[in-house]
Amino acid sequence: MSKHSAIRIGTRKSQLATWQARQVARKLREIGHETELIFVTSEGDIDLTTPLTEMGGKGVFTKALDNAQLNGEVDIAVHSFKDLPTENPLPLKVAAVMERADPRDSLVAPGGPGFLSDSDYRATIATSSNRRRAQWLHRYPNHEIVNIRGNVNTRLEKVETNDWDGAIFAAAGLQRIDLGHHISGYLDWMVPAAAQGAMAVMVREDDGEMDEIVAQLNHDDTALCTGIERDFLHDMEAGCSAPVGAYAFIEEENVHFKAVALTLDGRERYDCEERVPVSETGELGHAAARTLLSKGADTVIDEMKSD
Ligand SMILES: NCc1[nH]cc(CCC(=O)O)c1CC(=O)O
Repeated sequence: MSKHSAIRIGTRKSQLATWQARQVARKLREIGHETELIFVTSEGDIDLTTPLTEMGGKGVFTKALDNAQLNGEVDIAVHSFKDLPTENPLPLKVAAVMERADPRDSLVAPGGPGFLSDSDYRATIATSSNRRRAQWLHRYPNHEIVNIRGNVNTRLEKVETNDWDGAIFAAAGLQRIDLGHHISGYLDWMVPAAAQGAMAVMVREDDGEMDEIVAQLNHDDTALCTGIERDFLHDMEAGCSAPVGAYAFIEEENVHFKAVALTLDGRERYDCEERVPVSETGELGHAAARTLLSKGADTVIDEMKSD
């Protein structure tokens, strides 16, 4: 590619995806590169009714972008890192992980979150994430979970027009597109999805020039922490729809790591918490998966596989 042609950035069309792609464009411009956004429609964006768990799972949101990249229609692609499968057979690689925003889950409750303090109230909460469902039911066993599909904007519309008590969103997704004021509370007790709040920029494996450019955007601490989370998720052999959470952060040269696996009904729960010096974290995610599986979390995974 000549120095003077713009870097073509592939993105999905949703407001959040577009914001994320523009953020990468801004960062590339700061280091002297012109960019152009190319919009690509994914299967997961077109079919808004089938629950994600029934849509052939892995990669419903990423396949179209992957193809655009393999065909050479775009040079790089921006993804929510948590949407990327942990196994990638394609000649594409993550060249940069951008600095993580708020990793937390949040509750949007149009009537306010007051119902949470009434332990007899049988609330209805919307989420299509098994991880959120299981952790919510573990904490609020008499609540009901209903499925909700769509991008952040359409889900927000749905929670405002249905008579559900609330819905769960990634805080970063709402904040990035200036909808953070809809958040009724942050779910600090819920373990986020591996890599939640982080973006990944992908390049073709054979495109060394693009790799070198994009690698300059990498945020080392975020890459380290999300790498540990994804090692854990990978070894749980559970895929992105599993009721599994993982979160790592760095404080005073130590990585703090927290992971959880639950049955879908939230009744059985397996937890793991570690603090390890940054220099000794090479095996942390893998070791945590082994620990949880040997504690009994393997039954959770078997439940998912037999579904
Ligand atoms: N599952 C879809 C998805 N993928 C990334 C985000 C938000 C941004 C992020 O978590 O990085 C969302 C929306 C949500 O979970 O509410």
